[in-house]
Amino acid sequence: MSTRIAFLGGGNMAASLVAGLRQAGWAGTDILVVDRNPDKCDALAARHGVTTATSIAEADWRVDVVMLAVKPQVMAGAIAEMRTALGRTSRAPLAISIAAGIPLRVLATWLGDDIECIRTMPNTPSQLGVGATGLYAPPSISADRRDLADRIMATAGINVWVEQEADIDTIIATSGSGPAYYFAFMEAMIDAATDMGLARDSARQLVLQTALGAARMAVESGDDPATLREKVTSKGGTTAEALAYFNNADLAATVAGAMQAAADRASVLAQELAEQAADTHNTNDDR
Ligand SMILES: NC(=O)c1ccc[n+]([C@@H]2O[C@H](COP(=O)([O-])OP(=O)(O)OC[C@H]3O[C@@H](n4cnc5c(N)ncnc54)[C@H](O)[C@@H]3O)[C@@H](O)[C@H]2O)c1
Ligand code: PRO
Repeated sequence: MSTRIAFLGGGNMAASLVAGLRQAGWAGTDILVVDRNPDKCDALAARHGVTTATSIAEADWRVDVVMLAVKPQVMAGAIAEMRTALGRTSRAPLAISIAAGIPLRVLATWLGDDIECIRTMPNTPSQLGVGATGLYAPPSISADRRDLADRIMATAGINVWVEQEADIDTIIATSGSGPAYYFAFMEAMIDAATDMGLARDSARQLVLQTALGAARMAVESGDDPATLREKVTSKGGTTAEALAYFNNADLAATVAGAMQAAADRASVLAQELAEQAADTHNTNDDR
C-alpha cells in the first residue's frame, strides 16, 4: 500500500523535498501540500502533480506522515490548527520535523501524546537528490517508523543518523545552513574575478564549474580534501600565495566562528520556543 505524506508548509524546503520525492518516483497523488499561500500550492501542483490545500482546516489529513515544514516561529499555531483538523484520529500520523531549533520536547507539547515525532535537518540541494539530512529519533520510536523516515529522506540524498538530539544543532550549522556558505563564497569569487577584469558571465561560469568540479573530486576521488588541496598547490606557486592569505586572515577560525553562531542561534530559538510553549501551557492551566 502506498504511503501518503502531507507537508505542513509548502515553501522553499518543502519544495526541495517534494522535488526529491517525485524524482525518486513517489506518486504525486500520495503527496499533499498544505500552504496558506495559493501561489505556492499552484506552483507545486503544476510542477509535481501533488494535491494541495490552502486551508489547514479543510485539508484531507488522512495521511501516514506529516512533514512539519513551516518556519519555527509559526509552527505552534500551524500545529494547533492541524491538531484540530485531525481530531483524535485512531491512526495518528508520524510527524517528521524539518524545522531548525524546535526541540522534540517542545514539539511534543504542541503535537500531543498520540503523535510521535522524528527530528530531521535536510538542506536545499535535496531538490536535485544531492541533499544531506541529519536525523534523530528518540529510543521510543519503532524500527519501522525509523525506516519509514529514512526511506522518505533518502529520496533527497544522503542520511546521517545521530544518537543525541543536541547533535542536530551542529548539523544545522554544518549541512543545513552550509549551502549558503558555499554560495556566499561563490558570490565573493565571482565579484573578485569581475573586479579583476573578467566579464561577469565568464567569471560566473568559471567559478560555478570550479565549485562543481571540486565538490565532485572531494566526493568521488577517494582523496581527502587536504590531499586534494595539496595536489593543486605548487611549492612557491600561485595557490600557495592565496592559501597563505586565507591563513593570515584565519579562515579556519572564521568558519568555526560562523558555524558556532549558527548553532548558538538554534539553541536560542529552542529556548525561546520552550518558554513560549511553557507560557501557553500555564495559560491553559489557569483557565
Ligand atoms: N530553507 C532551508 O535551507 C532549510 C533547510 C533546513 C530546514 N529548514 C526548515 O524548514 C522550515 C521551512 O523553511 P523554508 O525555508 O521552507 O521557509 P519558507 O518561508 O520558504 O516556507 C514556509 C511556508 O509555510 C507557509 N505557512 C506559514 N504559515 C502557515 C500556516 N499557518 N499554514 C499553512 N502554511 C503556512 C508559508 O506560506 C510558506 O510557504 C523551517 O522550519 C526551517 O527551519 C529550512
Ligand atoms: N535554513 C534555515 C535557517 O536559516 C535552517 C537551516 C537552513 O534558519
